[in-house]
Amino acid sequence: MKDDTGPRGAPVSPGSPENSQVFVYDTTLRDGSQSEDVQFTLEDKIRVAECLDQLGIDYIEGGWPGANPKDIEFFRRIREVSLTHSRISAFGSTRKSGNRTSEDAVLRALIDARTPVVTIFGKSWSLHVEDILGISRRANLEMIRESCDFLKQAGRELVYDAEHFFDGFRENPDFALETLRAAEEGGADWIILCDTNGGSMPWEVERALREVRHSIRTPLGIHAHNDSELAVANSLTAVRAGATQVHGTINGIGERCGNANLVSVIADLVLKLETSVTSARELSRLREVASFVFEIQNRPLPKNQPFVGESAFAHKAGVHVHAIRKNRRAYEHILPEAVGNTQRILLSEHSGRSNLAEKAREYGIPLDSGSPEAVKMLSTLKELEHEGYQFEGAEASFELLMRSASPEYVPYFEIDFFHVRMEQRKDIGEGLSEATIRVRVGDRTEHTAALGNGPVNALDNALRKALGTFYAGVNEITLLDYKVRVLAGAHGTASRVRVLIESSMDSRKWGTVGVSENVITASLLALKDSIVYGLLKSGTVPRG
Ligand SMILES: CC(=O)SCCNC(=O)CCNC(=O)[C@H](O)C(C)(C)COP(=O)(O)OP(=O)(O)OC[C@H]1O[C@@H](n2cnc3c(N)ncnc32)[C@H](O)[C@@H]1OP(=O)(O)O
Ligand SMILES: CC(=O)C(=O)O
Repeated sequence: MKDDTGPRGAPVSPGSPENSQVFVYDTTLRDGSQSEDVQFTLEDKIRVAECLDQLGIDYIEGGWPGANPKDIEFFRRIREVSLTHSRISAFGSTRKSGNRTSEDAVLRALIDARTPVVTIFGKSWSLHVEDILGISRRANLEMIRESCDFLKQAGRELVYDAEHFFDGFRENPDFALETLRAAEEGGADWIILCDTNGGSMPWEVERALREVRHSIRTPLGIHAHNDSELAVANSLTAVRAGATQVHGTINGIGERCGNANLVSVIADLVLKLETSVTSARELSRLREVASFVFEIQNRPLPKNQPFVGESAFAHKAGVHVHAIRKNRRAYEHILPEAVGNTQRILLSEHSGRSNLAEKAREYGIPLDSGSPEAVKMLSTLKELEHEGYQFEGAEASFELLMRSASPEYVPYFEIDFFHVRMEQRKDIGEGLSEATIRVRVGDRTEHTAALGNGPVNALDNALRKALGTFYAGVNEITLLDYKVRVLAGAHGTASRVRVLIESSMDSRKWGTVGVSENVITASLLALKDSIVYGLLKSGTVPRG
């Protein structure tokens, strides 16, 4: 961990006016961990810090030393990690009113954390000074000045977070500016204007930034919360108005509605504002970092997350797919690869021939989008979707449908018939199911039976047992997920259902679908496609 140089290895000269570099300050491990349902273990925190370092983040706020044992331990452990770029910051508040700085527990803990950077927050809004801290405005100014001075005397790079700056500035601009001056007099290297309650509008942020720049020489930054869904917009507005440090969290996690999403902020800074940001060199790692931070929280990355979500460059509408095949800029605001994402074409009732042609190309199936085969396949797709099929999450079933339309297609197997019997007895507790099935492979048949803990499990076992005689690879296919959805418009337990199955083999995953009024039949259709697709992708040749 470096402690005497700036983010690019040069002596620290944060945000000097001639320097158009914008410094990115990540608070995923501090403000991010104040998010409901987020809890990082110590190991998680270290791994996230390493990941942020590789992304080229300039500052990583690791936590509040003294708030809990984990954060104290984090600052000890992170000293043993050799980060290549990021500077670690310890976060806390100005001293308590009435305390001497040298005896204040919060300030002492910040020094003891032995980080190159320290960040403290102080009050800018008279409401907080009077109603929350219950002290005079003058006492608040002293707290800010003395706390900053104390930490600077200790040799730290000092970031001063002006908490609730925009609310304070709206209500009493003179006092809000006085608090910033106190931090400047105390020697803060950075003054960060915080939209703590997330209620500010971009035009308010712009006006405040411009006014602050008239009276404050210290480099400015922005720390925006997302309560009005404007945290990213407010951050970019602040940069355009002169802020040279931007705070945020990966995927926008944070207190209440979260913080500015750094994933979007970085992408916008680099790709839209053409700002110099160190992370620009690693931009194509954005999707990987976003996924990683959620993965360790056991949370899926939202599909529609801008830039990095799975749907960010997924095209469903026929008109869109038709256009992007000619020029992808028609419906893509950036190249998905720039942020580590990829273009996807979806299949649904909203598809046109262009979707099919693109999918056929992906599958390696010859199909001319103007051919009668394409028209017929499109109408089959729409009819099936109308019946309740949904191929978006079950593309393997659609690929098989397309393949089976070819006159050369040889089926792997057919199911002649099946029976399922279930027994549920009070005395044995768990129920037992038995399935029998006869499969046909070419001119040979195999008739087997198997048990299972439920009817679908028994059927799956019986099908694999029968097919095992012909295709050894069937047992390599694993079922990962099984979902049943009752389709709207039908009647109670007689409703039509859709079964979606997710399967895997080696590192490949695929989804298949079956629809029927009978949940067992729907399951068998999805199971059958799952196995056929697995055999196809493993290179197994059908025994015709
Ligand atoms: C805008 C933000 O996100 S700021 C960061 C907020 N993050 C957190 O609060 C997470 C970590 N916090 C904690 O673990 C605890 O709240 C601690 C350890 C910091 C403090 O715990 P406690 O001493 O039990 O106090 P408690 O949480 O009830 O109250 C907060 C205290 O901070 C004081 N305080 C709040 N802001 C400031 C400030 N800028 N400067 C000095 N003191 C402050 C309050 O006056 C109150 O102290 P008091 O009870 O002596 O009046
Ligand atoms: C400092 C901080 O987290 C805030 O004002 O939101």
